[in-house]
Amino acid sequence: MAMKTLSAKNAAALDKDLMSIGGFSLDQLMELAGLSVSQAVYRLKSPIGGRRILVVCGPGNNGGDGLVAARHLWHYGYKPVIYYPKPGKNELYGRLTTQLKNLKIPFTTDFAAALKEADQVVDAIFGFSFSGEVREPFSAIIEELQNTTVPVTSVDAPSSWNIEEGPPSSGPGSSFNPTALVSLTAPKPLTKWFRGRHFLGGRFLSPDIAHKYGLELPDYDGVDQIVELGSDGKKKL
Ligand SMILES: NC(=O)C1=CN([C@@H]2O[C@H](COP(=O)(O)OP(=O)(O)OC[C@H]3O[C@@H](n4cnc5c(N)ncnc54)[C@H](O)[C@@H]3O)[C@@H](O)[C@H]2O)[C@H](O)CC1
Ligand SMILES: [K+]
Repeated sequence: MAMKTLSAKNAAALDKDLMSIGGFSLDQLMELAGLSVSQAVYRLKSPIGGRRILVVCGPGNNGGDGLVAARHLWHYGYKPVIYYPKPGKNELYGRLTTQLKNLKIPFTTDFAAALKEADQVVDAIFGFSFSGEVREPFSAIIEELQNTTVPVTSVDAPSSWNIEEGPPSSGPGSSFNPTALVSLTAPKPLTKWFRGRHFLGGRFLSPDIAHKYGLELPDYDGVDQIVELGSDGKKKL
């Protein structure tokens, strides 16, 4: 039986539960989410295989996960470059940005040039709160991501995809199928349309919250913050 997925509405409710009854702060959850993404990138290609990583960040918490991932990737020996055209207003994003600037990680305004130089891309534009059609400046970016041959790892959702219904039927994102996806907490319904390497991350779920949402998630190994899933949604052996 395929793994039960988490609708956009339940993903937001579960997030709230983690921060109320679960006792977590947003900083903690984002740190673990970003750490998971960094481990997936490392699993796909070590810094020896390709050092230059373009991290594209959106205005919400999905973008925050990208900022955290970039910091960990720098510590692993990668050379991240950040494209963050609509920085989030929250002070948390400000602190994450300061942490990256202190490591002299560059922020670029020239997406096309940065993409040409990149060995890999992290798509941290939109996650489970995305809805409707992509608005500028991100529609042009999604067009470039769907046409590039550079491998793309998407955080929680391929940006532009509807969380329940998958890729849009036309326009930006309609032929976007990233190389890898890191589903956070639990896979969302859109994973039905995803064909690349699939990881689960966000190793912070307690058994009681998992039970509340009917989630039966695979075990993580050792100190891993990710577990790779097969097309049946089960742990890949
Ligand atoms: N428990 C967990 O799994 C955790 C997951 N995390 C990550 O948080 C995101 C969800 O974050 P949220 O802030 O709710 O929203 P998004 O980042 O998905 O996007 C909101 C952002 O995007 C804008 N927007 C929405 N639709 C459009 C559109 N059509 N065009 C342009 N812009 C759009 C909206 O205005 C907002 O600004 C989840 O997926 C995980 O990645 C947490 O980090 C930790 C816990
Ligand atoms: K994303």
